[in-house]
Amino acid sequence: MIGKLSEEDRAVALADLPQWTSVAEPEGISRRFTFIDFVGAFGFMTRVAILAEKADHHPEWSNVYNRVDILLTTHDAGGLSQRDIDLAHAIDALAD
Ligand SMILES: C[C@H](O)[C@H](O)[C@H]1CNC2=NC(N)=NC(=O)C2=N1
Repeated sequence: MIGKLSEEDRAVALADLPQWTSVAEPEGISRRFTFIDFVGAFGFMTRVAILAEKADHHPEWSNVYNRVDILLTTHDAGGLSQRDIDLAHAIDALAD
């Protein structure tokens, strides 16, 4: 099973993810994505869902019209793990 990142590894990893914000509860990272409309938002979610299923690592997320809020946390570890960092980079590559 994958473990939580140490404080130091977490800080190093987050320096490379400037658009993601630390969340205390559940411990993880979050980012808001905004699109022109619902179709843009849902298309993005479809692409993230395929990534997430391939990685066997799944976001906590919500969608309201053109907005998608994503929280990444590792349930098995009870906090932030390398899997969250890897998925955040993959999501950024899709979005930006
Ligand atoms: C059995 C399966 O591998 C696990 O339940 C996976 C699936 N997706 C997951 N996603 C997330 N975000 N955290 C997990 O701990 C997790 N565990």
